Amino acid sequence: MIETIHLSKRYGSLRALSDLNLRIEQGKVFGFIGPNGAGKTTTMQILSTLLEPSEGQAFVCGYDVMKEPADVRQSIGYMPDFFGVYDNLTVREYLDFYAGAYKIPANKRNALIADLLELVNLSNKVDAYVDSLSRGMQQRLGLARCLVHDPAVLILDEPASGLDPRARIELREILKQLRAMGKTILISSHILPELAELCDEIGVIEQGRLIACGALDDVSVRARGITLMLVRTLTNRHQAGHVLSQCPLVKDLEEQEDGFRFRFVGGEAEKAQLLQELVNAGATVTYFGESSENLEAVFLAITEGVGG
Ligand SMILES: Nc1ncnc2c1ncn2[C@@H]1O[C@H](COP(=O)(O)OP(=O)(O)OP(=O)(O)O)[C@@H](O)[C@H]1O
Repeated sequence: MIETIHLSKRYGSLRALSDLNLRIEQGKVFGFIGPNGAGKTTTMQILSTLLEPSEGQAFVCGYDVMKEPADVRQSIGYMPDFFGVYDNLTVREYLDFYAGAYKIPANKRNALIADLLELVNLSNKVDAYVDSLSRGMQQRLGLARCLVHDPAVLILDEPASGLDPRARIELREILKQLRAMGKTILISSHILPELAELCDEIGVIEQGRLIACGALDDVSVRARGITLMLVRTLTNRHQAGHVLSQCPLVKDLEEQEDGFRFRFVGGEAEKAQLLQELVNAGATVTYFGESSENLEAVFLAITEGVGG
């Protein structure tokens, strides 16, 4: 559905993108992760036909971005990381304008706009002025705008940036619906956990190079040795501490108020064994699993040392 072959982009002497090879199958949600300046926007702009690559090729829905840009544009909905909304337009007028740009017949637009607003939970804002909407609502409206021509592919550049936690959750729920509708989605973020739940695959990009790519678990395994674990006990905490401190696979053990944190360098079987030992020692374990910081740690471990 999306494919890049040896894609590169130079801005003068700066290599913003180097030899990027990506393949995203139909119906997949692909998370593009990397710090600021890594090359995510550059890639997305090339795929959206807004920027020409210096070398290599890119295809969307089988169309070549350089040779068949009109077909590519018809196939994608692109949401840039920053987009302006026009003043003095209501939500309805805004979407009607874009529907017109995509040549949707006037007699079909009202029903289309109603459907789109329902999808992005903005039905009650149809007559509100777009510049009066909150940032989260504007992002959802931007998503609705991307969908007016029912594209097969969505390219979303940091859609969650600047949103508060509730707005992020709302956005994520809508993206899940779009995934269920069979859309292929390329979504970028510099925060891995934000994408983890949503994505079938991730690609980690740093300084214009793809440094890890695949299912999240596979990418995490490659960064093995950095599973951050958390263990909580109700009673007999001391026994738990003893077992953990004696286990050679437990590294950097720290006792904190809410439990024990450590890096676990073994596999799943060893993990199960450790839990068994904790229980055998009389610790009443209430939580045994990855710590919520694990995904951040994976990301840091993958990107560590790149270009350093
Ligand atoms: N028009 C331009 N002219 C010169 N350099 C540019 C231009 N656009 C981007 N760059 C540079 O190319 C590199 C990649 O930028 P890009 O915007 O693709 O990164 P990004 O991963 O999207 O980062 P961000 O999260 O900050 O948007 C950066 O070093 C950036 O400064």
